[in-house]
This record gives sequence, C-alpha cells and structure tokens, in this order.
Amino acid sequence: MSVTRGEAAIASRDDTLAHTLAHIEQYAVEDSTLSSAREAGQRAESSPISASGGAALRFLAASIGARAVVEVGTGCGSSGIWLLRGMRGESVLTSVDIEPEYQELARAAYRRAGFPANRVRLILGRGLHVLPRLTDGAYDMVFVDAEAASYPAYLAEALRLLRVGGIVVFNNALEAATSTDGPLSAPDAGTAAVREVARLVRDDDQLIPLLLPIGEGLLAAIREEAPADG
Ligand SMILES: C[S@@+](CC[C@H](N)C(=O)[O-])C[C@H]1O[C@@H](n2cnc3c(N)ncnc32)[C@H](O)[C@@H]1O
Repeated sequence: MSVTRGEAAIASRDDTLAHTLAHIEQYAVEDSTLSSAREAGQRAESSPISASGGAALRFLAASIGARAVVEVGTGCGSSGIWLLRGMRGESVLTSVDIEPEYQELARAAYRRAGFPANRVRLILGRGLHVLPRLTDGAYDMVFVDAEAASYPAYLAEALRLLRVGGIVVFNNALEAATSTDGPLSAPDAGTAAVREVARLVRDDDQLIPLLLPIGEGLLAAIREEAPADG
C-alpha cells in the first residue's frame, strides 16, 4: 500500500518527536538511589515518575526555594526524592497516599537518599480527605500524581494551600490532552478530568499556566496575587 505525502510527513514528525522526547528522558540522569526507588516502584506497580518529570519537579522546587511542599501520590518515593533534592535544607515534604505498603517503601527510599525522618511527613489517607485539614496559604508547591478523576477538586484545594508565588503541578497531563475520542465513545472520567483541569488552569486570571511535554506531561501553574477590587 502506498503512503501519501501527508502520512509520510506525519510519520517523520512522529519519529522526530519520539527521538526528541527520548533525548530529554536520557538527559535527566538518575543516580543509584533514584534508580533503586524507581525499580522498587515498578516492582510494586506504583508507576513512579519518569526521570525527566522528576528533574522538572526538582527544578521547579529549587526555583522558588520551596520549604513546604504537599504531594498527593507518594508511591514508593521517586517523586518525593526529586522534590526533596530541589527543596531547601530544613524544609518538609508532606506526602499523602492510600497505600501503606507504598509509603513504607517510600520511607526506606528517603532514608537511603539521606533525608532524615523529620524532612518528610507521610500521611495515610485519601488526598481529598487529607488536604482540607492542611493550613491555608502555608505551602510553596503542591504536586498531584494520584487519581486523575479528582484533578479539578485537587486544583481547588491547591489554590487554598498555596502562598502567592507558589506552584501547583499535575502529572499525567499529556495523554489526555493529545488523545482523540472515538466517534461513539465519550472520554473516560480520568481523561475528561485532566482536560477540565487544564482548561480551569488556563482560564484562571490568578494563575500563570504552563503545559510541559516532559515525561508523562506536567501541567504547572504559578499562583498570583488576586486582583484588587475595583
Ligand atoms: C502514579 S502513582 C504515584 C507515583 C509517585 N508520585 C512516584 O513518583 O513514585 C499514584 C499514587 O496515587 C495513590 N493514590 C490513588 N488514589 C489516591 C487518593 N485518592 N489519595 C491519595 N493517593 C492516592 C496510589 O496509591 C499511588 O501510589
């Protein structure tokens, strides 16, 4: 079967894109601590963050001198190690997950990475039950890497928790943004929610949005000061 010029152009673009993304992934180097955390996560099927996604988290945390970060979706600790490596000394990562076994593996991974126990507050529970108990405006960064269907609700919580200048980041933002729906099927709840949160972030005057094609796709936004009335 012959290939049209349009199909050839798309194939070559897809090829170039795949090479570019592979290059970005390889550029982010994991040391042995991060490799073993990721391997433990893969064995436990907790879907650890990609190296490039983790490097972006570290960069973002360092760029704002983060001292207090909330994570939803501890997994086996990969993203937490990247975050802690970007955060200031003496700072605290609060990380929430529903799986006690994952959090035990994460605790061991943080220890192996050299972070004392008082740098991490692990909370067992559902993100949407735990976040409302945390203090308003007390956090520099909120990272969400848990059930996609709740992303819009996590955005509302993050906006309450973040200080002005703080950053919210959602993982897995790419697939939903780029997938096409079948003619007869509506997107599943997770895909619809990721699209919805991307729209909410872009349309909010108090947020500076950024969609990054890194790793699983990161949707990030900086919280700005609310505009003065009048
Ligand atoms: C993609 S994994 C997180 C991977 C982790 N960030 C890492 O890099 O290793 C998603 C995690 O979200 C957790 N999770 C699922 N639903 C949750 C909920 N409602 N509240 C908190 N955590 C949840 C799962 O147990 C799982 O560990």
